[in-house]
Amino acid sequence: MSVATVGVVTFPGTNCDGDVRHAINRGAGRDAGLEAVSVWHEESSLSGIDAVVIPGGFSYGDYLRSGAIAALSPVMQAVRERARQGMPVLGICNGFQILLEAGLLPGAMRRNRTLRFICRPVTVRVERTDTPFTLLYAPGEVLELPIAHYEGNYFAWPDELDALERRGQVALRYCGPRGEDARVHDAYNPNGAAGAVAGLTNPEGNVLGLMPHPERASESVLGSRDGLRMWLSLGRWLAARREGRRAVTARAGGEADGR
Ligand SMILES: NC(=O)CC[C@H](N)C(=O)O
Repeated sequence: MSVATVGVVTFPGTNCDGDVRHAINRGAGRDAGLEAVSVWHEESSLSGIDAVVIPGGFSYGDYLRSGAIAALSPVMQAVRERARQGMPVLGICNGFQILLEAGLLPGAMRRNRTLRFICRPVTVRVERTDTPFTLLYAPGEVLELPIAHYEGNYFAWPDELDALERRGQVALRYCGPRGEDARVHDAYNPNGAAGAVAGLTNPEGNVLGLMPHPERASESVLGSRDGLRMWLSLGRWLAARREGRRAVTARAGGEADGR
C-alpha cells in the first residue's frame, strides 16, 4: 500500500504537534496509508507533502492575537499556495486561529465570552461530509471531542455568516448530546461562537479549521475515538486522488470529490 505524507507544522509555542503525529503514526492513520512528518515553520517549500496539519498550542505565546504572528511565517505562504491548488489543510485550535489570521478561512476569533480558558469535552454535529477530513462521518452525526482554548469565540458579521451558511462552510457546529442546535440552545455553545461554529471550511472544502482536538480523541484510552475518522477520511481521500477517482463517503452512495 502506498503511503501519503502529512506535514505537521511546528511554530515556536506549538504544543500539540507530537500528539497529532502520534494519532497518525501510531494509530489508525497509519492503517489509512498516512505517514506524519514534522515541518518547521521556516520551511518555504512543501514538496513531497500531500496534506498539512497545523496543530494546536500557543504559537508565539498568543502575543498580539492568537495565530497572528504565525500567519506571517514562510511555511504559511507555502500552505496558502498549495491550498489554492487543492491540497487538504487541517487547522486544529491554534491551527484554526492561524488559518483565520492567514486569510485561508473567513472571520476571526475572539476571547471566550466567559473570559476563561475552557478545557473539557464538548459535543459537535457534523454539518458537512464532503471534505477530505469528514467524509467518513454521517451527516448530522454527533461527536464528543475535547476543547482547550481561550480564544475560540468565532466571529463573523451577520451577513458574512449567512453567506457561510448558504455555501455550507460550517462543517462542525456545537450542539447538545442529542444533537440539539446550540444556536437555539445557547447553553451548549461553550465559548459564544457566532452561529455556534466549531469548525469551518473554505468553499472548496479542502481547508478545514476546527476548535476541538480530534488528536485527543483518537484512541479509546483517551475517552473518545470520535476524532479518529478525520485521519481515516484523509487517508481514503488521498488514496482516491492518487488513483484518480473520487472517494466514497460513509453515506451509502454518497460521493466526495477526490480530485
Ligand atoms: N489548544 C490550543 O490550541 C490553544 C489555543 C489558543 N492558543 C487559545 O488558548 O485560544
